[in-house]
Amino acid sequence: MARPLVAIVGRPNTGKSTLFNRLVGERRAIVEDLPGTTRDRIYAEASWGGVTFDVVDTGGLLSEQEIERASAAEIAQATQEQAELAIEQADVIVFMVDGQAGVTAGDHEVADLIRRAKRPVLLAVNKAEARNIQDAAVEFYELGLGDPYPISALHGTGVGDLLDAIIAHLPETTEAEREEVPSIAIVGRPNVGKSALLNALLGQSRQIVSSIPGTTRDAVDTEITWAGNRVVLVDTAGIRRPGRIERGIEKYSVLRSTRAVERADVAVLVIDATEPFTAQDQAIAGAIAEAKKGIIVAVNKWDLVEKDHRTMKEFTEKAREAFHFISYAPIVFISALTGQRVNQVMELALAIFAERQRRIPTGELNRVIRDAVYRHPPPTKPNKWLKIYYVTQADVNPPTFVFFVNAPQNVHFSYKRYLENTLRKHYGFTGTPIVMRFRARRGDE
Ligand SMILES: Nc1nc2c(ncn2[C@@H]2O[C@H](COP(=O)(O)OP(=O)(O)OP(=O)(O)O)[C@@H](O)[C@H]2O)c(=O)[nH]1
Ligand SMILES: Nc1nc2c(ncn2[C@@H]2O[C@H](COP(=O)(O)OP(=O)(O)OP(=O)(O)O)[C@@H](O)[C@H]2O)c(=O)[nH]1
Repeated sequence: MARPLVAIVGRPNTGKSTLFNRLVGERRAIVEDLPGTTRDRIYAEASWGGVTFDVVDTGGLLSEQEIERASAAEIAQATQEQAELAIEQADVIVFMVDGQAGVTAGDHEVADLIRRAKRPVLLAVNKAEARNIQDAAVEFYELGLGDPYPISALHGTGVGDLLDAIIAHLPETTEAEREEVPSIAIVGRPNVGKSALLNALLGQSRQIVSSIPGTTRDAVDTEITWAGNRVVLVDTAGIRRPGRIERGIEKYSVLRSTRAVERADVAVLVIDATEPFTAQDQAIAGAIAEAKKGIIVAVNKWDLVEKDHRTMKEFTEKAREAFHFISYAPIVFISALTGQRVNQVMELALAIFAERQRRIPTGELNRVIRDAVYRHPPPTKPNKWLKIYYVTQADVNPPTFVFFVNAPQNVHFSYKRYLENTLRKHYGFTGTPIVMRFRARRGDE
């Protein structure tokens, strides 16, 4: 079970590391040792009142020398980047401000960012060991983050109350766990065999657990148990309804697919083996890729195809060409009618879901990327040169990587593809797009 994650964010020098050390105490020993130590985020385990959680100190995106040289705007920028990373991952955010310094403009900006994240936020007003500062903590109400917690990370005052509040705000299920039940959408042009596939799947699943009313009026999802796994099939009502709208039916099916895909983790794109690939098939595939969802291409009605030993290979090549923009998608040849390889569709969907949940430890990730950069360095021309400082996996489902670089505009698409291929070579990520973001940060030279 994934432990809930608590992130400490705030401007440099507010005392984040001091609080972190106090929270994790002896456990500091298991801190993940990351390259470029001064600016890496540090994770460790903490517990209070029998509840265990992970803490991340997002501090130190800038080194001490960098802070000395940095302008207020640069510091604000770095602090916001930390906050964004924290928001993407954390279950509870501790926003730390300096009680002795009072409210700063930068505090307001970060507060705005955090408030929008709709996560529990605790406002810790640090360095409040003196009585007058505890009183002054009320001025921090203006940040709009609720009651301030005056603390002294250095002396421990108030930290118990803050911990009580952290525990009280930890969710029953963590961000990571909420994503655990895979949802799968079956999509495709009219008449390709979506209902037939759905029925084959429902027929083979051990038991139908429930029908879940969806978000749109006529969308109903069905939860089934498949080989011991809970799986949600998205918009089963939409598939079953014979959607005979003669005019504009193709367009309608793309629209319907798009809506289902948005609510799914993995989409099964059904195409008809007896017909040539159409622009419509490609449009739906494009929408799935655009939505950053996992995808399987299921070539249906395979029972109707006259075949010899070359047929599947030739068909695969043609499909690869037609769907070149989703080269990571597995292609499977099925017959919804006879049930041939229908199981495999489900196995693949679950495997792709698992790939989407994978987290690569930061240290390892940086070693892999550093090695790839060494073997095939990015351009060094003046005005075009690119330096990758470090990379972190900011999210799962879809796997999302943030690269901190000198100049994001200098990341050529071919170099981005090289980095993506490197990630896929090491980690697979079969069937799922990978999101890669490039952010600017100042280097150390
Ligand atoms: N008076 C007082 N000083 C504190 C307290 N907590 C931290 N400090 C001091 O504030 C300074 C900054 O503390 P850090 O914990 O390094 O701050 P930080 O937010 O992690 O800083 P970065 O790593 O640069 O982001 C240090 O000199 C601490 O000793 C406190 O409760 N009271
Ligand atoms: N031979 C064969 N026929 C199939 C197969 N799958 C579906 N069909 C037939 O193809 C036709 C269309 O199948 P449906 O399942 O209704 O297709 P759909 O994609 O749900 O169609 P819409 O509701 O129009 O979107 C039906 O006559 C099915 O019996 C298959 O694997 N083999």
